[in-house]
Amino acid sequence: MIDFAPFYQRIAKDRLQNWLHVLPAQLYAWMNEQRHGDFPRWQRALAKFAGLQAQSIELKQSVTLGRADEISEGERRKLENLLQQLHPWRKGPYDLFGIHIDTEWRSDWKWDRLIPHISPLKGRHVLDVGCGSGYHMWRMLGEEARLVVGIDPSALFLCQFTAIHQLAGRPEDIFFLPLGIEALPKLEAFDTVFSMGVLYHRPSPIDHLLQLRDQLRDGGELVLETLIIDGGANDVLVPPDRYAQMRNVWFIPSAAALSIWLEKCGFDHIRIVDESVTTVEEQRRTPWMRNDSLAEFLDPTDSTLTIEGHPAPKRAVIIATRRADG
Ligand SMILES: Nc1ncnc2c1ncn2[C@@H]1O[C@H](C[S@+](CC[C@H]([NH3+])C(=O)[O-])CC(=O)[O-])[C@@H](O)[C@H]1O
Repeated sequence: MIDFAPFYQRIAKDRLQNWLHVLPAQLYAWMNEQRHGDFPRWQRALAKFAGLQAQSIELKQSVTLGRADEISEGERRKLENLLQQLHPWRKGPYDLFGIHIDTEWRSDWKWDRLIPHISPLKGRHVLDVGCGSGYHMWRMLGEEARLVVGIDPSALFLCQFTAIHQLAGRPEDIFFLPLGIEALPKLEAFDTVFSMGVLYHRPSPIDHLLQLRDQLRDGGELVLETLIIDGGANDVLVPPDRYAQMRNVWFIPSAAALSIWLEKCGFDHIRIVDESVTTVEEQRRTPWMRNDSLAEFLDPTDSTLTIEGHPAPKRAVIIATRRADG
C-alpha cells in the first residue's frame, strides 16, 4: 500500500538522484522497524480507500478533492468513518467529497501569511521539512511546483498523506517520506526549502539551519517559520521543562537572534516577513482533533502567558537565501 518505488523512479534521472545512494536502505529499514502500535490498523483503513478517486481537484485556494455529488451518501459515510480512524487530524483543513476535515490548525492561515512574500514556486523543486499530514505540500503543488517532497518522521502523518494522495489519484509530483531532517544527505538540490514549526523541536537549532542550507542549491530560498519571543539579538528562551504543554521544545529565539543565526549559517537577504501571536481561533479542539489544544495550554487568568508562565506562542516567518559561499 505504501510504496516508495515511484519516488525512486521519479528522481533516478533528476538532480535528486544522489539521494538514491542512501534512501532505499533507510526507507526499507523504516518499514521493517516501524513499531507504532496503531500502524497496522491505519494501514488496514488505508487499504479501504482504494478505488475512490476525485474527479475535480482544487489546490490553489484550498485543498478540495471531489465534489459532494461525485459519491453517494453511503460512500460519504464510509469515507468519513475511515478518515476518523486516522484521528487526530492536526494540520488542514481538507474538503473531501463534501466532508470538511476541520483540523486542529487553520494551516491555511499560515499559508496566507507567507505566500505573498516567497519566490513563486512554479517549476521549482520544493522540500517541506516537518510537513505533518502534508497540507502545505498540496498548496505548493497548487502553486505549480515541479516536484514537492515532504519529510516527517510521524507514521500517522504518512498514513494521512497517503489517504489524501489516494483520493487525489496518486499524482506523481508530490511525495511524503517518513524521515527526520537529520537523515538527509547533503543534496544541495532544492530551489525552496520550508521548515515550519520544526526549529524549536530540534535540540541543536544551529545544526538544523545548517542541515536546511545543505538541501538548497546556491541561491535557493529558505522559508523558516518558528516560535519566537520578543527581545533583542541575544535573547533566547530555553524552557527548563514543558512549553505550552509540549515536552520537546528546546530553543525559542527572538527574531533578531534568529536572523543572526541564519547569517552565521550561510544565508543572506534575511527578511522577517511576519510576526503573529497564535490565537485560539487558529489552533483549537475540533471534532477531528478531540484532545486538548491551545486554550488548555494558556494560563486561564492571563492569555499572554502559557500555563507554565512563559510568553504565549508567537511565531515569525523568515525568508532567506543560501549564499553562494555559504
Ligand atoms: N527531526 C525532524 N525532522 C523533520 N520533521 C520533524 C522532526 N521532528 C519533528 N518533526 C515534525 O515536525 C512537525 C511539527 S508541526 C508543523 C507542521 C507543519 N510544517 C506546519 O507548519 O503546520 C508543529 C508542532 O508540532 O509544533 C511534526 O509533524 C513533527 O512530526
